[in-house]
Amino acid sequence: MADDIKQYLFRVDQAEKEIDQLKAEIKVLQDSSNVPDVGSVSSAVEKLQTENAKLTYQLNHLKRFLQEEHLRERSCSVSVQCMLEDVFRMAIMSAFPELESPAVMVTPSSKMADYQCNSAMSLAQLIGNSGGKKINPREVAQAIVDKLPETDFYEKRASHYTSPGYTSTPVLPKRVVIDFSSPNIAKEMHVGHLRSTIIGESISRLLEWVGHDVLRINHLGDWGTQFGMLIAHLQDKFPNFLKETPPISDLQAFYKESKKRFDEDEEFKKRAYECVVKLQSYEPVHYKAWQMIYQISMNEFQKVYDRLQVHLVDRGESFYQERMKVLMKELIDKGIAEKDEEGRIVMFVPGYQVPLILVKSDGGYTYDTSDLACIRQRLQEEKGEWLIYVVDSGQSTHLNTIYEAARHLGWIDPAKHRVEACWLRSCAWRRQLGLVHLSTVRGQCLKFIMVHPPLSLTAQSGSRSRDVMFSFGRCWDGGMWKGGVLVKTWGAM
Ligand SMILES: NC(=[NH2+])NCCC[C@H](N)C(=O)O
Repeated sequence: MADDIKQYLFRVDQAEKEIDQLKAEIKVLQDSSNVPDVGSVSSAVEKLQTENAKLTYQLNHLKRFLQEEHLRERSCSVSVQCMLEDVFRMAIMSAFPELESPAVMVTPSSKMADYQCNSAMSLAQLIGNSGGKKINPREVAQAIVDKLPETDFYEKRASHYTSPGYTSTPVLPKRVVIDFSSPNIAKEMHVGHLRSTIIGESISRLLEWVGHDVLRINHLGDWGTQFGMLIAHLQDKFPNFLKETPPISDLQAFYKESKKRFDEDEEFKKRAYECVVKLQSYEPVHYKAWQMIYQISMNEFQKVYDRLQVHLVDRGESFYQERMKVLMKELIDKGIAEKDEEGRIVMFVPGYQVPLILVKSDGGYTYDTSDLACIRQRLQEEKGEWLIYVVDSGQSTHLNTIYEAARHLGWIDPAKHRVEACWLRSCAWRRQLGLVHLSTVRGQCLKFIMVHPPLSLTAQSGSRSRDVMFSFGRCWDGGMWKGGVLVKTWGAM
């Protein structure tokens, strides 16, 4: 028993000593101005203090970084929400100048809009409480909406269907018809078409992403005079073509052969013209020949589309044949299109000196005719509200005349339709690439097309593409190829 008591007393004594020691440590810790002497606190506490100092430093560093990041984000307006907050702040301040720093609340919206401003309710209360005249949230919302600047980027309205006080900014989905890629049958798809394909597809994906309904159209050149000479040449070279599919893998060479005959042989030329007329009236043998040529080209184009994962609705000039007939009858009946002294049927468009040539003297339709029928189809049948053409700027006069004609004919309603082109600048591009020149200088088009080092399309043999790259010695941005980049790029191909 006595031993036990001794034992307890000893332990109490120990505990009291420990308590004193801890009390002293606590005192040191509580007194922040007191720099602890080494040894006055336990090494564990010392460690914790160092750790704490480090963490505090890191925390401050992170806070500063976050602040800078936030400022940077606002200054370059990468966030739609931030941008809208600024727009709403200006509108609120201008609608209620008496309020000092009003609260602006913009949030993504779930219904009928992409974003909404929720400030109307609290502003109405604020105005009421600060002794101003009573105003209900809906009136506040309308007052804000009235002050929002007009822009194409949003549709504004004070909401009548969500809870009162909401001001919605919906991005209303539009029916977009976009024309891109659009190469020509029996010719090579060249770098200009590739560029249109990539840019057109990028625009389409962006528009789809913000909620528009996008129809991608491949306006193939598939109905011109050249088909007359191609068909005539096909009949001569492969008389058995209806029974046996002709082995034309190189359509480009076949095209050149027929063009040579067309230019040199009057008899052949006459036959070629007859073939066009027969094709355009859907005479079965001629139509079958056309389908064959069409398919050979499409198989080649498809390789490019597969590689880029682009899916277009193929709707070439031939699609508009019947519509061109109907349109021409209408324009002639209404006296809008007239015969000129050369026997062609033309249409003058206000503001443009050169008329649209709609029917040639031999009775054939033209690029103008198909585009005029086409724009009408996109507006009236497709119900396109936003038409976009991604084409080479070399076509600007042609397409601008078509747009103006469509306005003049009353097909475009400026309040409802948006029609525009994304002009691709041909000259600068050619100079940068050199490759387009090569195709014209040597009279043939390269199957291998180089646009940007990481993005290459191949069909040409590797050594040929390397030679081309060396001979031009130019990079996509106009700079010289650096050895490493060249070899790497060529290797990747
Ligand atoms: N609707 C249009 N005209 N689109 C552009 C067509 C481009 C034409 N096929 C070309 O290669 O030059």
